[in-house]
Formats: sequence, structure tokens, C-alpha cells
Amino acid sequence: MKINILEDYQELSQAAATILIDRVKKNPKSTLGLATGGTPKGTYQQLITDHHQNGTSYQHVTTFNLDEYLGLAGENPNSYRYFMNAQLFHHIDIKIENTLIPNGVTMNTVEECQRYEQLLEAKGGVDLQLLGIGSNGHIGFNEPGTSFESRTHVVDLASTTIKANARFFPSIEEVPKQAITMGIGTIMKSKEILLLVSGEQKKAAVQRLLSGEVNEEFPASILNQHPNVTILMDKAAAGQGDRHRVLNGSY
Ligand SMILES: N[C@@H]1[C@@H](O)[C@H](O)[C@@H](COP(=O)(O)O)O[C@@H]1O
Repeated sequence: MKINILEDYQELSQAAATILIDRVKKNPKSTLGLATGGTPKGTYQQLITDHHQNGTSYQHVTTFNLDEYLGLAGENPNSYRYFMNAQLFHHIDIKIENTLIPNGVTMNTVEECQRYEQLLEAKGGVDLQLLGIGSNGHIGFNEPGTSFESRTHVVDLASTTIKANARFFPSIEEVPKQAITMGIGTIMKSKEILLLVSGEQKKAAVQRLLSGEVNEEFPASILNQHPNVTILMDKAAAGQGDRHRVLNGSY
């Protein structure tokens, strides 16, 4: 894994955007895997600024989001479809029909999961997957204990995840209890992975990830076995005292 420690959230967002823009410029027909949550918001802002200032085009780009809450339609401000439209898609020149997100209000979740996997396969998989990490090591919405072989599936959200995500909802009661997420096996098929980690509250998760342990109880640990992962973290996530131990570069 390549590890890059940035000064702060602003620099982390800039570094992530620079990588995404580079890949899109090299391959304008890129398939990008995108994430939600607080962490990638700054990256999306940088992509928008660059689009306006430098004209980087997403006309031929396809995107697949990691996950969506079950029961929330795209018009619901708390759905991940709404988040992505508001934070990125409506501000760049991507064709909205090329932005794929699981349908949270499907009548048939089994079919929806299969459809999503088939769409991914038809596109030849994700070229670059952007990832965040939950404090319990979840990636997408794959909670501890999820099989490393899993494909797009329905998950019951961990109570810690519900609590953590309640900050985006009017009240904790309104946080959905289930979601559709790409599986860990699906994520691992991406050709390249860019993991963003920001803030002191993620420090323990970073340390566990970098311990090299690979264990289904800590979903992100599988990234240790992916051949092309870059982790961008800010100093707060890296831990003040860790700066001498975890240096920029490979390990
Ligand atoms: N499903 C998302 C994840 O994809 C995200 O990585 C995680 C961390 O979110 P944040 O970046 O807000 O800490 O939260 C959510 O549960």
C-alpha cells in the first residue's frame, strides 16, 4: 500500500482530487467508484472547482456508488443519490444516466443487487474506487463479519454506524436500519483503490488497518491484499506521535 500523509483535510482533499483528475484525463472513459459520508465532500468540491477552472470533462465517465440506504428514494435529502447529485453530479458535465447508485426503493432487493453487479461487469469493473472507512473498519456499508467474497447485497447496519450517521439526519430514529452495498469482493475487483482517512476519530481504525492483520472482523483489512491501494490520510488520522513511524511512501 502507498501511504501519503497530508497536513490537513484541505490538503487531503486536494491530493485525492488530483489523483482522480489525472486518471480521468488519462482515460476520459474511466469508470469511477464513488463514496459518500463526510470525508469525500472536500474532494468533490475540488473536482467541481477544477471542472470550472480547467474544463476537465466527465462526459464519457461512468460512476458507480458504493451504497444506498434501503427505503430512501433519490428525492429524499438523506439518500446517497441526493447527496451525490448535490455534492458533485449537478456541478460537472457528467451524464446523469451514467451515474449508477443502487435503487434504495426497489421492490425486489435480490434483483436489484444482481442488476448492479451485472452493470458493473458490463462496464468492465471499476478503474478507480474512492473509499472512506468507518471507525469499526467498514468499507461501503460492509460491517464487521461480512464475507470477503461478498458481492452487492443488503446489510443490517451496525448500531455504531447508525449512531455515527445520525449526524446527517434530523433524528437517530430516521436513520434507515438497512442498506444495499457493493460487497467486499466487488470492491476488491477494482483496479485501483484510493482510501481517504481524516480526523482523530479514525486514528484507531488506521492503526488497525496498518497492523497488517487481515480479518473479516475488520472489513478494511482486506485492502492489505489488494495490489494497488493508496491511502491518503491527514495528520490527525495518522496520529501526532505516529509521524516518525508511518512515513510517506510504501511499506
Ligand atoms: N457508507 C458510508 C461509508 O462509505 C463511509 O466511508 C463511512 C465513513 O463516513 P465519514 O466519511 O463521514 O466518516 O460512512 C458511511 O457509513
